[in-house]
Amino acid sequence: MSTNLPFLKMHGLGNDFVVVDGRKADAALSEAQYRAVGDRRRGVGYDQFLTILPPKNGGLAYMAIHNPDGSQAQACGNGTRCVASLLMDEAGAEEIVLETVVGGLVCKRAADGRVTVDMGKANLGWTEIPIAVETDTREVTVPGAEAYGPATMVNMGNPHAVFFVEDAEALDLARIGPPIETNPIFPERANIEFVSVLAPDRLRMRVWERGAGITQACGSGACATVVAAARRGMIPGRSASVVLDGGVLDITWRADGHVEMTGPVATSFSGTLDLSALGS
Ligand SMILES: N[C@H](CCC[C@H](N)C(=O)O)C(=O)O
Repeated sequence: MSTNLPFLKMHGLGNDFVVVDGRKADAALSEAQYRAVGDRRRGVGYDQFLTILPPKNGGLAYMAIHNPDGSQAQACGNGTRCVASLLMDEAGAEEIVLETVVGGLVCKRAADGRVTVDMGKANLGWTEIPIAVETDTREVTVPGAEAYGPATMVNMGNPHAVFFVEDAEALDLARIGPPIETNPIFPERANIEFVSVLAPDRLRMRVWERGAGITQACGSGACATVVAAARRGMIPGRSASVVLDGGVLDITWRADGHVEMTGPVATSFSGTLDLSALGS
């Protein structure tokens, strides 16, 4: 493997990504190397590490997603929008299909420069989340987290548990997030969202991401939040703006079950990873 790997630092609402192009060079890192790059003091730091790979099934490219703890994720909404923006610029296209482990995601440039992604269907069955107990995922009491009320579970490719609380701002996420993420009710762990209703079409969300911790925004989490809010009757319709720490995403749960998300993307800087300095 080449030891020098060029990267771009991108973000969507401050949800930040190291993006590498593995279409020409070998860009496979070991779990320890993903962790080393993800260290914000010793490495570059990122919420997700995104690797662009050749397409497997007719799309323009395939995207692999890793968390800073080295684990793989099946979905990353903001990362999908960032990489799609890059690939649309490269191809001179306004619409592309970017493949992930869960399938091809249609991404489009909106008139105002923001990027929309169709994240695919929200999956709601208990085996699809997945959770360990057979139950209606609309309202699930999570052992140890009873204080936050029942959670609504949504799989957006990756598992989410959404808690509706009076004031999401007031919670100490760093303390309450980790034990819920790793609760045995989630065999694959879960991303944890705390949400307050600001208006019938506006929700405030804070997130504790699986494998990453507190982030400024989580696209798949914002999608899960709107689906959960509609299921619980917290909003009258199926569209809402979700206010994250880093900005606002516009989400629609379409009648066909797909969830669309629109928001900004940005590139911060480029650099080179010296993999030989990161251990093996
Ligand atoms: N930031 C991402 C989600 C990463 C999900 C990851 N933490 C996991 O499922 O393990 C997003 O915009 O959707």
